[in-house]
Amino acid sequence: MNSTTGPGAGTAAGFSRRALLGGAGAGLVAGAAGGAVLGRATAAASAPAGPAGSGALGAGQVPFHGPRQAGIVEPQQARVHLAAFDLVPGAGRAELRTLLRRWSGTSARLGRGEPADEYESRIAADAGPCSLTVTFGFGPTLFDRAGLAEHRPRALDPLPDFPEDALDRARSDGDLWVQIGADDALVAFNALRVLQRQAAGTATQRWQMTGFGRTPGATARPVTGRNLMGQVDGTNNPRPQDQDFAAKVFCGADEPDWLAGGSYVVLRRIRMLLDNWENLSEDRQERVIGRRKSDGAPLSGGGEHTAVDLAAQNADGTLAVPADAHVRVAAPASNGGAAMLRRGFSYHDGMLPDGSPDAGLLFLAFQADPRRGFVPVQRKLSRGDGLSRFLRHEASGLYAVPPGAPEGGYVGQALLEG
Ligand SMILES: C=CC1=C(C)c2cc3[nH]c(cc4nc(cc5[nH]c(cc1n2)c(C)c5CCC(=O)O)C(CCC(=O)O)=C4C)c(C)c3C=C
Ligand SMILES: [Fe+2]
Repeated sequence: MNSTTGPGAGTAAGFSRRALLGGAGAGLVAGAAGGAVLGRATAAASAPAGPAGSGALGAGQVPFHGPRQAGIVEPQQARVHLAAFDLVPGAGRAELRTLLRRWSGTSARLGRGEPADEYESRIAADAGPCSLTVTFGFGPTLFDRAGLAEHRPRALDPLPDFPEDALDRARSDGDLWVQIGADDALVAFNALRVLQRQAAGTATQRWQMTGFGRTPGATARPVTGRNLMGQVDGTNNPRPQDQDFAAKVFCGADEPDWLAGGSYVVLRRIRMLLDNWENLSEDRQERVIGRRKSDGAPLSGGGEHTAVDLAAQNADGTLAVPADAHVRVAAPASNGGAAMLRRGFSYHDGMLPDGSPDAGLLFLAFQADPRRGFVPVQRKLSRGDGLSRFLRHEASGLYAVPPGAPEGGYVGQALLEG
């Protein structure tokens, strides 16, 4: 059980960042349930009471400063804004440094529930920080533009094209990536708005997307979130108590020094062809995924958290988890151990001209190296995943996510001042 709120999340996202940052390491986190409860309860208990009237949800506080950036291992919030910015012509390393210093300072303040130090317009007044997290990433194009070409990691080479991709380049890529999560829509928007205004003159917003997940407290007990296809989504994510959790999610010694302890994030905006999906019987939907819709249990038997048995057979000798079932094709066992921490959010942006909903998943996956994580898995999915008939990949991005900033420092400092 965990306090995950959004699709693609799962047990890992219910994990207390404080436990990780405190050097406890994965082994000291008692378990997914313990980590989850600790995650929010610790944050809420340690929070100074938010502004008068802010409730328990509002008081949730996630520290901005620390060895890891916030917004990777924390429970997913109810709201997310994703945005990418491009440096304006003439802006280089110095301007980037100034912007990241301002963005970091403001993110830390807003995360404590304080007003912004500039461009404060009271959008979030009366609310607490609502577990606000702001996460920054650097796209492949940033390095040439900022005169940092020799510091660009090899793992940040642009993603390959995959069959059936239908990517809109105007909503893909970008020099700088920002993820803003919060349990309140006004708090999330306020942070986005201040960051946008601070960027003026240095970087222009290239694209922006808004997503959502379950609001904490909406269910009687914490449960894994569901996506817009109605599936329990996030069950088989790497868990912090797994011995190799950090090795799967965070960069190792083979990366440039400025990225040590950081991560890579892959974004895919994946539209769901819901009209087609909803025409399938529940039984067929379950065989497309390989798990039961009611409770997320694998078709090979057991409950939600029972390991999937890919060899299990039905009485008639057919595979219990079909050959093209999503969980079979995506499983680490089918991909040489490739793994990633999925932390996606749903989106819905109205109707398309053909009358179908513009809705789906803002797929986000954090990983130590996309060449050993997302790329081989997506290659396999694009060839043999039964779910792909119901999906369109419409936008894409790959970003290096630097480590967190120490108190008084800013994200990216080791790159920009190294
Ligand atoms: C390239 C990586 C992946 C993409 C893209 C992707 C898209 C996608 N997935 C779902 C729904 C589910 N995915 C589930 C499991 C799962 N998915 C991936 C990878 C990608 N998914 C992995 C690695 C796994 C875990 C496989 C395993 O080890 O068992 C599940 C099952 C529940 C769970 O474990 O989370 C669902 C449901 C959608 C709807 C989607 C695109 C919109
Ligand atoms: Fe998946």
